[in-house]
Amino acid sequence: MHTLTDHIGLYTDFYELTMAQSYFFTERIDDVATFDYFFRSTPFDSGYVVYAGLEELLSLITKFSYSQEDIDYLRKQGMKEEFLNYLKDFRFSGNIYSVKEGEIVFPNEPLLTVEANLIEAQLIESLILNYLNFQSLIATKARRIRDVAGERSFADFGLRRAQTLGSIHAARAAVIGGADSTSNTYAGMMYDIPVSGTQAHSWVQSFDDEIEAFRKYAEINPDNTVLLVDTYDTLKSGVPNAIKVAKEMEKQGHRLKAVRLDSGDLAYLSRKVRKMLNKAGLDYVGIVASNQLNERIIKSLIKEQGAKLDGFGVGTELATGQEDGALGGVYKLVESDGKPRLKISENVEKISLPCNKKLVRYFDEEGKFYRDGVLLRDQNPELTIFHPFHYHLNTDVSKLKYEILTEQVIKGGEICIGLRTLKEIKQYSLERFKQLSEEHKRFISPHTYKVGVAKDILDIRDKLIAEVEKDF
Ligand SMILES: Nc1ncnc2c1ncn2[C@@H]1O[C@H](COP(=O)(O)OP(=O)(O)OP(=O)(O)O)[C@@H](O)[C@H]1O
Ligand SMILES: O=P(O)(O)OC[C@H]1O[C@H](OP(=O)(O)OP(=O)(O)O)[C@H](O)[C@@H]1O
Ligand SMILES: O=C(O)c1cccnc1
Repeated sequence: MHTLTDHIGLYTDFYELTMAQSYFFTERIDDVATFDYFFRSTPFDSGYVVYAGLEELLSLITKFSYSQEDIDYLRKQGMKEEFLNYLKDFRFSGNIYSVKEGEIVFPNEPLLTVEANLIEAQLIESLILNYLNFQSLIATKARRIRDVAGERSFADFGLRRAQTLGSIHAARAAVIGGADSTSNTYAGMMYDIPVSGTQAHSWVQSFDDEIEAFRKYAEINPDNTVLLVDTYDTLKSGVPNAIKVAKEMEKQGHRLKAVRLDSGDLAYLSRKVRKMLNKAGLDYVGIVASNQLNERIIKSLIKEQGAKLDGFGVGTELATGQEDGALGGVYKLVESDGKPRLKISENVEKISLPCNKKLVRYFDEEGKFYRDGVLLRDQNPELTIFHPFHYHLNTDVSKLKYEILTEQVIKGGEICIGLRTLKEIKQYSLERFKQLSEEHKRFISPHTYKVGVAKDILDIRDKLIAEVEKDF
């Protein structure tokens, strides 16, 4: 079977190739362009997004090339010989700047900027959007789940419901957002994620008696037994049988790890089950839940209904990013041929910010995120930032502590940062999340985090808009 990396140059929308060919024949190979990746609104009505997918993306960009087989295929699609010749030696040789993977980010921020010749910058567009949009979506979902799950265990169960191989990237992103483990063994090996698993109804059903199923499983997996107690009747059969087996395990010097609830009223059942386990002297046995869970249900279970749950397995809603399914991040040309460029839209909020820019974060006295500023690449961050459309709303941030969030990650086609382990990215993301004020984390109408823009950029934008309007 073909692997993606063997044909990574083809992992692009065909129009990128036809545009690249056209740039080639109009002799614009050396035109330098700058593109920004950003999104305009958050998924899930969230107050923030967890930026994910970057480090995998960078590795793929450095491998972006065309094999002979790829060239032959493109020839069959009608691409011209001289351009195919050019693609033979194609490598991305430009610069990329980005916010760190795991960062907490907001709408309309230039998160990743590509500086390269037009052909190179264009050919990697689809790959950038494909990696950053999906993983940021899932990492955000996971962070929302982790935020309400607190210290309880949280496992990704998404493999069976994900968009096929998307499950692998979903597992990675889920960890960045705070998941502890995945049921996806392949992703576990690929990314060094702890793998975890309980048992399915089929195991229990395959025995004549539920207790026999529990006993056998415990015998074979004495150090890692989680019994699924809802196959027949949770309170009358599943839990009493689990208690019997737990007692038998104690005699052998082992401990039942947990029971899993997968149907019914999870709050009611968990409280009942907790009492039954405790009464039997099994306070140490945990109760985990699954069944179409999401952050809102988990929040209600824990915070409103007093559910006695120690962990969650989340599949469908996590790996498919429900209710939203996609983060609508875009990749827009902001400068080319040394000139700032603009994408005009009927909807003023959709007019892009021109110029080669950077993202700066300002902090309040408690070290919490206060404002983000979009500045020119070389601009001094000690200034006043403005609302992108209502200039009377502005903030003097010149005296505040700040961090420049965008760093160079690829220089002349080579990765120029030390790539981190997934654990390190996860830890970084958690630390950053702690610096986000609570009002941005709530599920209902989260407070909008303010992102200001340097006046110089707005002036250039307004001048470009006036020039375009003059022509109509
Ligand atoms: N106490 C609760 N509060 C809020 N949501 C809950 C609670 N208990 C369970 N849920 C959620 O309600 C939904 C229950 O789905 P459903 O109606 O399919 O019931 P079920 O018990 O799973 O039935 P089935 O036996 O067909 O699986 C799931 O999404 C589950 O996570
Ligand atoms: O509900 P999700 O969040 O998508 O989590 C994954 C679901 O997959 C399993 O059910 P399934 O019925 O597929 O198999 P089972 O026989 O193991 O319960 C598991 O029991 C969860 O309910
Ligand atoms: O380990 C589990 O319990 C599990 C894994 C995947 C899907 N559902 C359940």
